[in-house]
Amino acid sequence: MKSINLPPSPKGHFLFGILNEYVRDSLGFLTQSAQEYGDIVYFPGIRFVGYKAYFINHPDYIEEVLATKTHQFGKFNQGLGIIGRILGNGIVTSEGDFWRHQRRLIQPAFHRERIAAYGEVMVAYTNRMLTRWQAGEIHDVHEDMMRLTLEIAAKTLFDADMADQADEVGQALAFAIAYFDQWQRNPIAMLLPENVPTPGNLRSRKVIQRLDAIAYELIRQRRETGQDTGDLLSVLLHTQYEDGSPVTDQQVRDEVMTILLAGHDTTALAMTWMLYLLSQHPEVEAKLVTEWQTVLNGRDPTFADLPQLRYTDSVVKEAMRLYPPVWGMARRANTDSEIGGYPIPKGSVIILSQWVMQRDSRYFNQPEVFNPDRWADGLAQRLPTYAYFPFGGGPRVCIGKSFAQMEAVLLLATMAQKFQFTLVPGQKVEPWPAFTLRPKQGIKMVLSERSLQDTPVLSSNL
Ligand code: HEM
Repeated sequence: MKSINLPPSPKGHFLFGILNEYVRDSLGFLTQSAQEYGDIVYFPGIRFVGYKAYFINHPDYIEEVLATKTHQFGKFNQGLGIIGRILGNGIVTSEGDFWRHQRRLIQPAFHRERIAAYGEVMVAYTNRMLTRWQAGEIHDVHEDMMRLTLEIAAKTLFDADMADQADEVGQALAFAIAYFDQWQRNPIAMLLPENVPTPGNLRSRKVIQRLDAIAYELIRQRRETGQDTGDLLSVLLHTQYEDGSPVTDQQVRDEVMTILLAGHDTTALAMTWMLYLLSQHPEVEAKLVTEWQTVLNGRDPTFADLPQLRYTDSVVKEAMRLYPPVWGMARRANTDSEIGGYPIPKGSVIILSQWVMQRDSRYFNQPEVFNPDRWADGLAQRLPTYAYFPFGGGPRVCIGKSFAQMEAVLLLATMAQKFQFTLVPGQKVEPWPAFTLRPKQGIKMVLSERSLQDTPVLSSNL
């Protein structure tokens, strides 16, 4: 067999490669591999069935893979299991000309002027949630944020009020993510065809059927009215391909599901981790309150306030640095290629991790410390672009990046002007790197009403 020049590598098990270590503690294992072996690491996979996998930890290499050599590196969609069936052939998983067409079609829904109008819905829906909240209650804020961001994505993009279905969709997606995680960590389950009637496969089928029914009902209702309301659902339903054929209901379903999943789970997690970090950092919270008193003076935030809410924006950035909702990504080498002087054979998998890169001390001083002020003096401009990439990059950069950044600022300023969040004593907080970075035991908080007048205004450099 021809041997190739491999980057440094952990030894791995003779049969299972690095699988056990990866499964036991993915974040710890990746962090340690980067520290021990450097900017490019080879991971021996499962013998005979595993892919050749390369883990890259340098912003320049990440830029090559995501942005400059995109013809050489495509999406890696294998092993998505139940998540793949939810996403179908939507914009997250599709490739080539078809993906380009769908991206062009969907992009206008995320243009600046459209996003400005979504701001009002975001604040109104948050207030609707707050009217149900009472001081003294204990809430799992992850659950609350999942529900809220789902309702916001459905209303803004598909003009649908999902208040009645949000719990059901939320539970279905929560099951899918937990099941995916279990399945992905079990090579035997992964080798079993999905039509084998195991309890997990049967439940998955039911979950997908329910999600399909909800999406198809949304499509049916809109087709029935025949209205073109100008939202993304209308755009999808009224489009024709170049040969004159309409977009099929199945394709509309795939895009609707993809955008609902990609658009609400990630933002909910960004909010959840941010609320957790604030509960641990009263000094940051006090500075936020000062900014809100100065800029908003007790009223709700709007799109027009965003340029003034600079510290709030830094808090969002810093929370996503430490707890990136998308904690890692993978690409596949479409051709023989090269990274950092090492040959990368066609078919190899390239792994990149926001969790590891964004905690790298070469780019972030005291990387483990939550310090929003690090962003105050133009750090974002000084950093290599791919030292901080919570939204990915290159042509497949998150289509909802501006939507999500605005949503995070508006939701935080709306909620935390009215309520304060205190972590329930004894609550364990553990990041769980499933499909996205989740709090393993949820984040339970005691709510208390905030009176802005009572909060001392810090003399700060805001
Ligand atoms: C904090 C919130 C969010 C984070 C951290 C995030 C992160 C990401 C990342 C890392 C990617 C790139 C994946 C890859 O290249 O493999 C991505 C893609 C995508 N995101 Fe987001 N996202 C967020 C919010 C949203 C929102 C609000 C929407 C829509 C409403 C959205 C829709 C999408 C879509 C459709 C793609 C696929 C784009 C393509 O492949 O062309 N995301 N997101």
